[in-house]
Amino acid sequence: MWHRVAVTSGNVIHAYSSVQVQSAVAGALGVACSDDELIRKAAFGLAQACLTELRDTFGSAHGCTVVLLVGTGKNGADAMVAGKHLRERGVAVHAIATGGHVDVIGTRHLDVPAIDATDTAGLIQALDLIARADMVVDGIVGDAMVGDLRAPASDLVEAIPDGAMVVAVDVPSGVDPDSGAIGGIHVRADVTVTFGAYKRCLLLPPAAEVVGRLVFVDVGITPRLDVEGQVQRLSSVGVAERWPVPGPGDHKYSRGLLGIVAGSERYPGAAVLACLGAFGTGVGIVRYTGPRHVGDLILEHVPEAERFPGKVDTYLLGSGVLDDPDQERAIDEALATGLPCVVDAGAIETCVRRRAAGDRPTPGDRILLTPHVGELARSLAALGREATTADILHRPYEHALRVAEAAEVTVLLKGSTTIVVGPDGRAFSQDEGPAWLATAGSGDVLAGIAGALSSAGLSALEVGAMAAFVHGRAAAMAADDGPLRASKIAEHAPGAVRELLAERTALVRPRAGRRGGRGLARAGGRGRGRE
Ligand SMILES: NC(=O)C1=CN([C@@H]2O[C@H](COP(=O)(O)OP(=O)(O)OC[C@H]3O[C@@H](n4cnc5c(N)ncnc54)[C@H](O)[C@@H]3O)[C@@H](O)[C@H]2O)[C@@H](O)CC1
Ligand SMILES: [K+]
Repeated sequence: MWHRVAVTSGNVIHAYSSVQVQSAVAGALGVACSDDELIRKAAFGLAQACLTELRDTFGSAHGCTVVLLVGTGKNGADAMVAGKHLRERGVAVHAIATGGHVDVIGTRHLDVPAIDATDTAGLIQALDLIARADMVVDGIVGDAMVGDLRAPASDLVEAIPDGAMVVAVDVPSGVDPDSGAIGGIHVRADVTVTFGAYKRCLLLPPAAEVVGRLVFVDVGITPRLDVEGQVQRLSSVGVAERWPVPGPGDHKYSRGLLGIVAGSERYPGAAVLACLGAFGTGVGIVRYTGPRHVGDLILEHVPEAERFPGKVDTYLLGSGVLDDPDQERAIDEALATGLPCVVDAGAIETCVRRRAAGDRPTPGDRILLTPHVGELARSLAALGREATTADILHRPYEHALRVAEAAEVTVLLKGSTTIVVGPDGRAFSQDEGPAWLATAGSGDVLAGIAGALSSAGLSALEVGAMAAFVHGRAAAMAADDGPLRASKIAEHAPGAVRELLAERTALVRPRAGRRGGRGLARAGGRGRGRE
């Protein structure tokens, strides 16, 4: 079931297109408030976030030097007004006008003359200031960004030294606010302070990987966004709320029966890892189909598994499968049952071809494909829509959506930010996994986790988001800031689930001071999001 939730509540973040945000702002401006008021609220939150960063890094903000990169629009005005608050706290503030002039609301609040970077002398002075700044605030352009970043803004961004502290205003300049695509030159932020609503690029890769820590500032427009964001992110609370937990009347058959067709001569371990992932996250029964010696290996490592086909609730198909006619037949038969399926690796292309040809016994919200970028490229080729891996990495959401629409499936595209895209374009983006997660067999464990969740009756979109979350959390626990091997992810999966369920208990009996999702914070907000 799809849950309606608050825009900025602790359980789900909703992200909106720039048109949706702009119309919410326009609506608010018409009746509830003025431009000046919105900018003042946004700027106050921005300044608080900057001061926190400066204090955390330098012990005190007093005496630090902050350079504001100020575009011609409201994004620049936010930076200028924040500059006024910073000055009041003893920060040395320099403003650089990247487009020759600055929005009048900005100049009204900050009485520091902005250096004009469109003239040569100004540009030289600006580059020198940037090289020496303790913090650079990127107020060049926000949700009105179009095309590649233009000069001289692009020159200024290129001059930001590696290691300089960068705070982006609303969105990092140089990223496309809706698609999350990144132009050649873009800001890489340590913190992005966003106003009123999350923009899609803050959750969608590749932009999501340059936003740093996200800080949300409530400026009062959320009641005007009375729809769900098409792109969402589950926090730990959101995953905990949805996690299937057995009741006293449950038994192994009611807990979920997962049929697994996986493993091969070359990749026998894939089947073992998938089984471990499924048992590690609470499946009731696993029934395995595949080569005899792979079955032997499974029983050696996972004696809980059964080695005969039988009644199942859900299938996990394809992890480590390679050129085995018996398994191909088993995959075909499974796809024809109309049952929910998690479709991985060696079964993805078959599934895409069959469904694109109209053979779709399972509804698109119950069938989850789990490709990596190369497998998505092959799926697109099978649909006659060639795309290189570079094309996909540039606009992963759009390419995943192409497959989701054409084959009427839900696509989980693996990456350092994992996206799960349904055939109607709704998507989740999860980024819990550490970089160490990119290791052999990690995807097999993910498929097993997804299989377990799918057998508990959840929708493919939720299965994908929750599996990505727990996989990432388990990997972070296993890696402990160092290398990890995939079997360790499965080993830590029960601990990751236990941690989540403890949060769920805390939801029922709230404790003081409990915080929302990792990596997210609120600043300067008054009041709450829509409940
Ligand atoms: N969402 C909200 O609730 C609020 C939004 N506000 C701010 O308002 C911003 C939007 O303001 P505006 O509509 O004035 O627009 P922006 O400030 O985002 O940008 C407008 C300027 O950027 C320039 N620009 C566009 N593409 C460029 C490129 N590729 N290279 C260089 N320059 C480029 C344009 O020429 C234009 O002058 C938001 O991003 C946010 O910072 C806040 O002030 C108040 C509340
Ligand atoms: K910006």
